Amino acid sequence: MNENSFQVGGGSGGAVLASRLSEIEDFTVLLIEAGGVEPVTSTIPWFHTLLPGSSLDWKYETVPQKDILFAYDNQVSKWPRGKLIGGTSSINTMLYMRGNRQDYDRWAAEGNDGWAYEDVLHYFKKSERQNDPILATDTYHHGTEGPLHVQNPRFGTKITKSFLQAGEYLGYDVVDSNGYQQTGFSRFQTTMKRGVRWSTARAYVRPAVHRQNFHVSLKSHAHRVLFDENNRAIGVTFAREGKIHNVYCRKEVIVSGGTIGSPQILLLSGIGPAEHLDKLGIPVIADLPVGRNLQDHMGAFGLSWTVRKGSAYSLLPLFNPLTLQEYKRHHTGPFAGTVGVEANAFLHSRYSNRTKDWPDLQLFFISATPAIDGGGSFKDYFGVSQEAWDVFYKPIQFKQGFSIVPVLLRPYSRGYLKLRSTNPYDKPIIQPNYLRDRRDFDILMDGLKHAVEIGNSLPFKKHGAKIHLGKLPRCPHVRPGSEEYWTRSCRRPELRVYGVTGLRVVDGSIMPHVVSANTNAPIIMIGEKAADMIKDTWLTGWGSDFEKPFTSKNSDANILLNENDNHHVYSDQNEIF
Ligand SMILES: Cc1cc2nc3c(=O)[nH]c(=O)nc-3n(C[C@H](O)[C@H](O)[C@H](O)COP(=O)(O)OP(=O)(O)OC[C@H]3O[C@@H](n4cnc5c(N)ncnc54)[C@H](O)[C@@H]3O)c2cc1C
Repeated sequence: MNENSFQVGGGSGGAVLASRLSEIEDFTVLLIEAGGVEPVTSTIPWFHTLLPGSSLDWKYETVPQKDILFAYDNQVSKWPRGKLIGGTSSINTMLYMRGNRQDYDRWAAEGNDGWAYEDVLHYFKKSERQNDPILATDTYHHGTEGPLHVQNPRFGTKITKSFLQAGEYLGYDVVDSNGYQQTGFSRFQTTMKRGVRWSTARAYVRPAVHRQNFHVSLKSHAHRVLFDENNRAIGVTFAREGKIHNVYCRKEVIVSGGTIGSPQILLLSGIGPAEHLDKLGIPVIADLPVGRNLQDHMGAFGLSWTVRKGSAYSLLPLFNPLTLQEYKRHHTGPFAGTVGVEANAFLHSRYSNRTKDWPDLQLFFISATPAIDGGGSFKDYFGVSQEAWDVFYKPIQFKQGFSIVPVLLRPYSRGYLKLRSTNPYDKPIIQPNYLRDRRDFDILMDGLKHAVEIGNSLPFKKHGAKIHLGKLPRCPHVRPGSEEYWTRSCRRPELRVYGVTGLRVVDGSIMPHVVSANTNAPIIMIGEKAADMIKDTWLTGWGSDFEKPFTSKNSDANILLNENDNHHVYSDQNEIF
């Protein structure tokens, strides 16, 4: 095998990076992924609500939250994360969002050179294949040649139009929130290609996996990064099929385990707060605040309206065999939709500076209530307690309706992640400290007021919209949304980890501040940009000082890195439908 081997673990960020690096024939890339291939259910958009909590999910949860989340089992919030190739991009809701120009300008202003909006826009466009003919004409903001298909969903409900009309009625613009102006109302675009989920596995890994220099090892759980005596990252220890393997690389180790996986791997490798590592008996390689400064977009669920039959999302067509036929033949119909998650608004709370187009609230519009399936998958998805279900949701079960969910775009509260033990299979302790900072509470409450104003507005009256003000035990309907964002201050602008060499992190956890929107597309952008940075390092000879002679006789790489094994492990022949 070629001596130049990079090793990454990968989902949204990692899959992009690995695929792009393998474009260079002289690089050999090993992608180590704990999960397996994408099953058919992951490719059909409708199933996205059933994937969290399934065997494709790491099933993380927070520690119980003090004084909030009373509607949720044990006051914990579920944190689903994809455990399969493509990572969370293979189980998420597929909404295509980039965040705000000012998010990136703030990153740059804080010393992260090369990460301003004008710098990263190129990488958003490089990844994007915009399928909407009108948006595609905005070539300043949109790309049409990238591997990531972005399309308008092929299925939606009538009532979403009323949401956009409500926006206009209240004086807002209907916008392309990934274009010139974020503030306003818009329908979601999705990462789909002709009604099929377009994860980073499909967009980036499958088209590249035939390359002789690209190796993917699935069902391979990375335990830790290996360092030499000079604190240079030289390899990775991982387990596959019950066997432990050590693989060594000559250039760089890149950790892309996501916002929980990456800090866990770093901590297990001895990179983290010394006092935490000392307690667990892990030798400290670099004393860095890994796992500190956790941020999460928190959302307030529970605001729902019932409407007359026929306006909003209905589960009935799903019981008709013709619906599945339609999807199989044409990739259209309810199975091609996002189960009512159809539009959103980016708005300013009264605490936000309205002279800037940098809203602090995102309001999701869902053309269904969480009670639509009578306590089936939605209750489990959100982790709603039986008590809260009976008191609050049961009175509207099976009824058609809609929900508006305000989400904090730039939370002030900070939490942390710690190891529970030195066992790489033990889930880490996740403490997001939701609403610990009073400002988050105030902004979210303002978001609820916006939501009520929108849902009660004239355009919804024609559907007979009636707000559901059910009782809830103790605290009201505040709960976290399911997206997470970590930041750690130990990364440099080139994504290298301070205090060691040969190690970078490329995933959602490198964001110095979480962006003001959903994070999949921004993390794909990070993967694209990281690939160029790493190519630059090695192709211009800058990295040669760090290059390490490849010690093939100590490495288990040969076990994994042969052509047959690679094709056995992950194949692009494996087509859906
Ligand atoms: C339910 C849900 C819905 C969402 N919906 C949207 C949406 O609609 N739009 C949007 O923009 N964002 C959405 N997000 C967020 C977005 O999808 C994620 O932020 C993004 O995919 C994370 O990318 P990542 O590269 O940081 O991590 P991931 O994509 O999670 O990748 C991490 C990868 O590393 C692997 N890994 C972890 N630990 C190890 C280990 N020890 N060994 C080997 N491999 C390991 C994992 O299996 C995974 O494949 C959603 C998130 C969730 C949970």
